[in-house]
Amino acid sequence: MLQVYLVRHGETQWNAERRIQGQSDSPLTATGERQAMLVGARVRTLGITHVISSDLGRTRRTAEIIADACGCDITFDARLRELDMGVLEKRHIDSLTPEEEGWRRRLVDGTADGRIPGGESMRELGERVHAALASCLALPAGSRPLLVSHGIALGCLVSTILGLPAWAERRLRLRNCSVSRVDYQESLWLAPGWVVETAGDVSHLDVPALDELQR
Ligand SMILES: O=C(O)[C@H](O)COP(=O)(O)O
Repeated sequence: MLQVYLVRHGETQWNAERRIQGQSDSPLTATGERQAMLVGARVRTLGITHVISSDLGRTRRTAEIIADACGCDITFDARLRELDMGVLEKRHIDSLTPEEEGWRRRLVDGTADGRIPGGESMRELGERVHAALASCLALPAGSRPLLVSHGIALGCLVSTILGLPAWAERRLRLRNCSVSRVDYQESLWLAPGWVVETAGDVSHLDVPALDELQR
């Protein structure tokens, strides 16, 4: 059974400042670097064979630390990037006007095709992250990949595997450097397909991993 580990990147400067990142980028904080080191130590004995990362800077840096711990190469896949949040990227989440807040709400209120101007819909995000996950099925037998991605991207992936709508990602707390795992189950008795083994485990972190909204 193929096991795929899913790791959100370490805390960034804009996570700490409550600014919207999307496909814009900011560097890991010292806490984020420490979280990445701790998640590397957590996964290094799991037999990871491939580290596959979103190509944004914060995931690249996290993936480098994990790949170093696991002794693997990294490949980059733009399909693992965070949701494109268009004109709201780089903005402080507490600074949105009512109109801007309305655009953001359309992403999280169950409107699959809602989008921030210039950005991407949850439906589009779901299609690309599922395509990236499906490509793990083509890896050689015995592979155990680890994907490094983002909060909404991974939340959308896990929610939709569970049969929930993409916006149910809001109901999952995937903190920085949390570990989730999905398996491809081929049992004739159980429904074949992806199954969620673990979501959002942070038991390996000894530094705070606060959700952006809890800061
Ligand atoms: O700010 C964002 O884009 C998201 O809410 C969180 O994205 P991240 O997982 O890339 O920090």
